[in-house]
Amino acid sequence: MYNGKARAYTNIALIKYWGKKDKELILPMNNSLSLTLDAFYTETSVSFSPYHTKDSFVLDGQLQDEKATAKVSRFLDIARKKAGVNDFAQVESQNFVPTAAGLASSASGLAALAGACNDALQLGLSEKELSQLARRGSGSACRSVFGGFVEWEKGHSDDTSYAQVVPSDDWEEELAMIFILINDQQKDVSSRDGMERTVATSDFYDGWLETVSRDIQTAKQAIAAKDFQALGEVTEANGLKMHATTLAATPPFTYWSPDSLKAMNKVRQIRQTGLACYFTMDAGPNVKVLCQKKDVSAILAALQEDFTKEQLTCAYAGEGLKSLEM
Ligand SMILES: O=C(O)C[C@@](O)(CF)CCOP(=O)(O)OP(=O)(O)O
Repeated sequence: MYNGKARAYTNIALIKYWGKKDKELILPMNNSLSLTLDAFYTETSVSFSPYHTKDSFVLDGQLQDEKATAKVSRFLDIARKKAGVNDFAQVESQNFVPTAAGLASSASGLAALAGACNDALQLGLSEKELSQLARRGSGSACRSVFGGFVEWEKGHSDDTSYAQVVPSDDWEEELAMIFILINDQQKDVSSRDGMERTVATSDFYDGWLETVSRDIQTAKQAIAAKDFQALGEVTEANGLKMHATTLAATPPFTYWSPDSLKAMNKVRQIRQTGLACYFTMDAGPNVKVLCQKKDVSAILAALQEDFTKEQLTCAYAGEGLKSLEM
């Protein structure tokens, strides 16, 4: 038996990853840039043994089904190949998310699994190699290897596609992200399926690709200048452009629910009162509000005019992947 355990934090993209160039290697069509957060993380342990007769995956105490286990097994195969072993493994993941947030991101889970495999198999991977390995589990997971602001360089091959820290002079310590949980029963299209349909059919996809590289540069200039308004404006605009591509897909779809729109309008109203805050959304109805730590209590108070305390969770800048003792 040889095992490992690691913790990784979720990250929220300010400039979105939306579309794959290569599904097998998970190479993206464009660069993306995210902020790693402290409020949501996953701890994953992995135990390899010649006595295991198959891979198993327990998430939050629940043994997972064939489909979920197969996704983990495909990832374990990559790690086993790197280590030159054939043993099966038991994987246990625990998501630490404020129950209200209702967020369980694959990014933190797969990044933690990459770290746990690195330790269990004594692969001795560098951070860059860990990011490349995590990427094979889920694209956005490659960014959770690092804390703070992180850019995923799209590259053009397995070796050249990985994330790295964006120099920020620790400015992220002054920022915050408030999650507005939009309870919504509608079945989400997964990010993987959503981006696949969009790339294949959306009339707006070429427009997305034209603007996203410019948005990355704008975001990096804003971080270098610690210009919150510039970072907020490009974050909100980029998220809206990503979601616009889904409306022009065949068949069209959207992640927005009526309460998502209510939340977006509320953020605009709060901004008009002079409190700098900007929204962004991913593959679901929840709305994230990028703001500055100094304004969090005032913005929370304003949001509570329309949303309950239970729907609101505040997160701050988080750290990168950490190895843990079993
Ligand atoms: O996080 C972002 O940049 C933007 C999104 O969250 C917008 F929804 C996509 C994340 O996609 P992910 O779950 O990483 O897909 P995978 O590679 O198919 O596993």
